[in-house]
Amino acid sequence: MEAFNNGSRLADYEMDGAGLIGRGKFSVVHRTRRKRDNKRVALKKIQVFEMMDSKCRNECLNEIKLLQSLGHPNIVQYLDAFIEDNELHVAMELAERGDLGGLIKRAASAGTPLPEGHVWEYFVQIADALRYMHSKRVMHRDIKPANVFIMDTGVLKLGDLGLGRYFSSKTNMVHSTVGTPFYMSPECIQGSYYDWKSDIWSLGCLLYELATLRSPFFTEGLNYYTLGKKINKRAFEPISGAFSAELRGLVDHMIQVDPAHRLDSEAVYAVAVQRVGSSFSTPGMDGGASTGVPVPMAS
Ligand SMILES: Nc1ncnc2c1ncn2[C@@H]1O[C@H](COP(=O)(O)OP(=O)(O)OP(=O)(O)O)[C@@H](O)[C@H]1O
Repeated sequence: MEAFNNGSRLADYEMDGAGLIGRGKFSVVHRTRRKRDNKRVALKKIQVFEMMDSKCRNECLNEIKLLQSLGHPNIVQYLDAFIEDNELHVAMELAERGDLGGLIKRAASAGTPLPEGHVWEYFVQIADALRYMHSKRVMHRDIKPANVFIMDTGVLKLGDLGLGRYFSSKTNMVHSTVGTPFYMSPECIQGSYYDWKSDIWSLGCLLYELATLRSPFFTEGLNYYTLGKKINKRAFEPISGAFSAELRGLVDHMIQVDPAHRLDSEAVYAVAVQRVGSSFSTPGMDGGASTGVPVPMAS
């Protein structure tokens, strides 16, 4: 048992219903109840933990402690973490209504674009979460629709924070990057470095996808090399003129090849919150920037 362990055990949680929510490359997530207060939580088991060397394990555990200390209405809260059976278990707030990737996919297959007011209402919550993370000196490193979770209240929360790089390879390079290639910034594609502004590139891709229902650099048949070329040239289809100049302009100021030319997370949030306050606004649950619009249920 490592010092990190705060006494929690797997036995403190029981499966809720069918249990399994889904699997990732190195992880499996279950729907559980915490016995002491009957709270419904998502319990993520990370399977490759035992394959990491002790330095990497310690870095990872320290990062989890940092992530546990974050508290924001639009960030999936890490509740607990412990090691048992040589595997790492992380308990988090449970998102009952899936993720933004699913919502975008359903809108795309129905051929129904999201109204611009909804795009801003969704986006401002993610921008708020990211500016908070950056103010705490934490990078996300894997912003994408599938990592934005939908709570039963309709509030959106940014999840899957920053840990992926510990599990992406057994050779844990200091500057290793992970990310969905479609949202990867030019500097990451080139393998140079990960920067605060790399999160902004990905956030720009996410705003583009909310508006167009497709990723800016997606086309059929791309491989890593051809995708990289498109990204380096920022070769994407313009967003329809049906969307406001402000939305198109904000995307343009985030998807910039030179990180120095991208807005920072405070500036992005400032634009978004102004738009939510404008005539595009759809009433949120309680009128604040972090409340969310009612989100259609997954069918
Ligand atoms: N807090 C949560 N509440 C509800 N569902 C969650 C939560 N966290 C993750 N999930 C879901 O659990 C499944 C597995 O997630 P996980 O983070 O392990 O991998 P992934 O992100 O899907 O894949 P990858 O390993 O490629 O990053 C996904 O369907 C994800 O949406």
